[in-house]
Amino acid sequence: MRTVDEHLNDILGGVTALPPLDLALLEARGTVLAEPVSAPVPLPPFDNSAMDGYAVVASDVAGATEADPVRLPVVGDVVAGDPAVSALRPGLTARIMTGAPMPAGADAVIPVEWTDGGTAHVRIVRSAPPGHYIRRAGEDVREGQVVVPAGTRLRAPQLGMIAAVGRARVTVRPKPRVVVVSTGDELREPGSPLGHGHIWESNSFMLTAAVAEAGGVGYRHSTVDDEPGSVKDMLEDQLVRADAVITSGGVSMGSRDVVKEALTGTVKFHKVGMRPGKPQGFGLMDGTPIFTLPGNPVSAYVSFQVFVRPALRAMQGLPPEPLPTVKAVLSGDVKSPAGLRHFLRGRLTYEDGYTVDPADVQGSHQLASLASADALIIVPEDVESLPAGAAVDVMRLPA
Ligand SMILES: Nc1nc2c(c(=O)[nH]1)N[C@H]1C(S)=C(S)[C@@H](COP(=O)(O)OP(=O)(O)OC[C@H]3O[C@@H](n4cnc5c(N)ncnc54)[C@H](O)[C@@H]3O)O[C@H]1N2
Ligand code: MOO
Repeated sequence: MRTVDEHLNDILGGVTALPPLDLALLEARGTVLAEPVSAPVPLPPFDNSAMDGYAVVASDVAGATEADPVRLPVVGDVVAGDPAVSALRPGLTARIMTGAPMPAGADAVIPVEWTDGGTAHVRIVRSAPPGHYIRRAGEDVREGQVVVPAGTRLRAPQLGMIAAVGRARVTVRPKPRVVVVSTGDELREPGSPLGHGHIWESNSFMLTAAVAEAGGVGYRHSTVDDEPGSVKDMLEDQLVRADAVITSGGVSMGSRDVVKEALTGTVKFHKVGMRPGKPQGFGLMDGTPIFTLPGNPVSAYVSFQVFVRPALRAMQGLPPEPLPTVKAVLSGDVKSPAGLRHFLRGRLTYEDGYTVDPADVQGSHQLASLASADALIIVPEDVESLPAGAAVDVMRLPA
């Protein structure tokens, strides 16, 4: 038997970051930037107004009050996008809109609310210091500044930032394409009737969704029957479109452990010191990583989070870190098998710190308790029981 860490390290040693790809901005959503993006010009590129109002020479309005307004002639309008180079002499004002370039000579903006809104002449009832409501060139981003570093997942704010520095395309690590397939003669498609001894197939739906939550693109393949030839044929067909393959089922000790039969030699099968998820396999087929996860649904899901998710992160050029982990106080006693790292389903609540409530049932076929969990309580290999009130590490499941 090998440890969880040994198996994870073996997997991480076998996967590499996908080669970078040049994509149009919106196609790059959710991918990971492979090169730093920097600003070719300062942002804003020019001094501009932060308010709709009047560009003035601050000293002209120094004495303005409600009782004694300053009246200035309005010589024109400066709007956002105005290409004309405007200038203002002392004693004059121009209407200016938010984002419009400051006219040369003006050094403050008076918001329209402090005036009578006049178009030929304007009455200004409050003074303002030089620089008032002016957004300076470069005060958001300096010329040459890196605005999004390599290794950043591109979400909405980063895509906005990259567009704002004038880039239409970016070099990214693409989302890993992951084919997900279940094996088992007992499995029936959801939506079809069940005969005796049959169950509806669920792992492939769960794992395909988990791939997407980990930043990949999941392709669900229909269930493969318990024939080693079928598994091999399926893999040969799928490898052309896959950066990785996940199978579920057929890896333990049964007479029909078809994945094991089909892939021995390519994939190495191990017992890993964890519960759930003891029977595991990993290997490379023509250089493509193949994860053979156990068939029990909770085992398959926990295996995905512990082993496959970090590997998919590495393929995206991200650190292969585990799911975010918090310290929490147990609300009830738990028992754990000696020598195995136990991942127990639980629910987290927060009030002056986290409390975690272990699910009442923890069988690896009991999917309902996973569907209502939001966390996995980690009980280390050398701990066999923990009382209510003990502090534990808890992995938060993707929200
Ligand atoms: N003699 C032993 N038996 C078992 C051992 C062992 O060490 N010695 N390990 C047990 C553990 S732990 C696990 S986990 C399972 C793993 O078995 P397999 O990976 O071979 O999976 P199957 O036998 O195909 O299925 C197990 C279980 O899960 C259900 N299943 C499978 N695929 C799906 C799916 N896609 N959707 C829903 N449910 C699925 C299947 O019907 C079985 O009930 O082995 C133990 N046995
Ligand atoms: O390890 Mo199995 O995955 O406990 O049910």
